[in-house]
Amino acid sequence: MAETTAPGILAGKRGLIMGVANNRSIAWGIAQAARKHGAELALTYQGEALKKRVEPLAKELDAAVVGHCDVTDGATIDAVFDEVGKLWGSLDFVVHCIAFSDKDELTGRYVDTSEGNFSKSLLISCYSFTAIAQRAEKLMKDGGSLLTLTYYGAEKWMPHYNVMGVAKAALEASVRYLAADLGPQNIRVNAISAGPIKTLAASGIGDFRYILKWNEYNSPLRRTVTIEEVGDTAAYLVSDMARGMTGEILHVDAGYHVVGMKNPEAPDLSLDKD
Ligand SMILES: NC(=O)c1ccc[n+]([C@@H]2O[C@H](COP(=O)([O-])OP(=O)(O)OC[C@H]3O[C@@H](n4cnc5c(N)ncnc54)[C@H](O)[C@@H]3O)[C@@H](O)[C@H]2O)c1
Repeated sequence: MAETTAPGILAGKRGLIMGVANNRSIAWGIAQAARKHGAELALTYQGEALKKRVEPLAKELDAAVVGHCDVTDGATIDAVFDEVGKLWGSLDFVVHCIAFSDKDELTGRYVDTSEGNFSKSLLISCYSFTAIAQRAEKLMKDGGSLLTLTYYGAEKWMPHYNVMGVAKAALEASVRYLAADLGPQNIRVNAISAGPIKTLAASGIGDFRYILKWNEYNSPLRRTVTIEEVGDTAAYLVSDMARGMTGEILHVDAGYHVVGMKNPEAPDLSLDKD
């Protein structure tokens, strides 16, 4: 019988992962999985404080650190892509795990959103993916793959998600528009809609522990998901295994998005304040 060799599904691929803040970040779960499946990686960081966290993590994966990127400053996005160009000359995939909203507006009512925070949240959480696609396209001469992270709050009302729900809905629409624009160059554009996971960004959302418990009791798999699970799906989506997929929003949420009503067997939950 012929011996099977199993090179990783990302062997020979080079990818830029944006949005690692610490070892609980979804971007870190994706970086670990991409490396495990054979990719060569580069990471960015946002500001000096995160640089200190990202550098040792990058080392664990033999990944390059290609600099500071604050997506509100286009020059820093240019600098990062210049660095990637110098390092590799081309790029196979980019993973965008970046979102922000003022914590004070991730509680209470959406109707009270301020104009300033609306603009800032949409700029960082939605437009940045398009800004990154513009730069990535130039390095993806032989095609490539762009991936972003979204949440079910884009599709349905979720408590306290507020302006982030609106930003994620716009992000999901931009996945479709970018997929159509970049498809002819064989650049695929997809998103993962992840279930709730306790990360730095998530800790800014009001009553997050309640949301986690609710998902655990009511999702078909009766649990929440991990950054490793999101990571494995991301590795698949940016690999040639998913070469026929673009414009897709794939749910990695233990099935929660198919549920229409509380599981009758789930205990009643009371608000447990953080
Ligand atoms: N944690 C969840 O429950 C969950 C669920 C679904 C989707 N997501 C999405 O996953 C992505 C990653 O978030 P996470 O939960 O891993 O949290 P995280 O706090 O670990 O990551 C958020 C990242 O966004 C970066 N960021 C924020 N503003 C930025 C800016 N101006 N310029 C550059 N980078 C900036 C931060 O530096 C950080 O690395 C986000 O898009 C988030 O909305 C999270």
